[in-house]
Amino acid sequence: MSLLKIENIVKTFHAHTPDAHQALNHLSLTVEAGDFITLVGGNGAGKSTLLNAIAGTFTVDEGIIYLHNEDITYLDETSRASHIARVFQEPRQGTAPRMTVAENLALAQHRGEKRRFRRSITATDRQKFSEALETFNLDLENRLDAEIGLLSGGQRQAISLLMATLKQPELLLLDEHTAALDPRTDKQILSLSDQIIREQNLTGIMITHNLQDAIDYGNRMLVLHQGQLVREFSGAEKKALTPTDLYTYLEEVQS
Ligand SMILES: Nc1ncnc2c1ncn2[C@@H]1O[C@H](COP(=O)(O)OP(=O)(O)OP(=O)(O)O)[C@@H](O)[C@H]1O
Repeated sequence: MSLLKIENIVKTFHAHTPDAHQALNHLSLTVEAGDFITLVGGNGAGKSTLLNAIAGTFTVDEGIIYLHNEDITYLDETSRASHIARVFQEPRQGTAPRMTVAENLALAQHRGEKRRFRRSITATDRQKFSEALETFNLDLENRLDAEIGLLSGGQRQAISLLMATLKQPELLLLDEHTAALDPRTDKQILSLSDQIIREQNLTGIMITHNLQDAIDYGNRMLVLHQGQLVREFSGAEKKALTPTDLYTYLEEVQS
């Protein structure tokens, strides 16, 4: 049984207006548990729209989305959040900047639950958060009481990653999550993501414009163009590619 099955989904923005744009065009995809997929394609190809469709940011116009054989097509984003976690490009997205690291992590710990009141953070919670942060080697374990907004972009992205994976999501969506970071921090957060995915045996889909990263990470690579998946590279096929090969291929697709 596959973890995620997408059948023939369509999403048109501004439908029935002169600005109508079909961002997803009868797209189908099957994701097996344990897959780590890199997703590439030119600007506007529909990559973020695909992740939005999976996360439930909107309902697709046509098609069906199954998670573990359960039809989730009409399930809202909050209900999907206990299964599907996401890290965005912008470190501020997905965290509450005026709240502390510990408060943000406590919220993440209850992701997908209908919250009626604020739960207090216990000593056990703090211990758990600080142990998890210690493994990051980013000096974050002693910053539990710092406001997230005061941390560096890299530190915030590390927290976002921990928030997304604290409850072991079934599916982790990474939407160019290192693109706004400096090259050193980019590498650090990327290898941390890879490590978490492996250690927790998660299933992941990562959008990236860095062709070397698309080749280096994951066991499958998908190419999206004009809302359709136009090519899949298996792990072995992608390892045989150079970034120049991939660049040339993407140029051909877009021409
Ligand atoms: N909320 C929206 N409203 C209107 N149009 C949208 C919306 N979201 C995406 N689009 C359009 O859908 C198309 C696909 O956008 P999407 O962001 O999915 O592309 P992408 O492949 O992620 O691009 P990039 O690499 O530039 O981030 C684009 O033409 C975009 O303008």
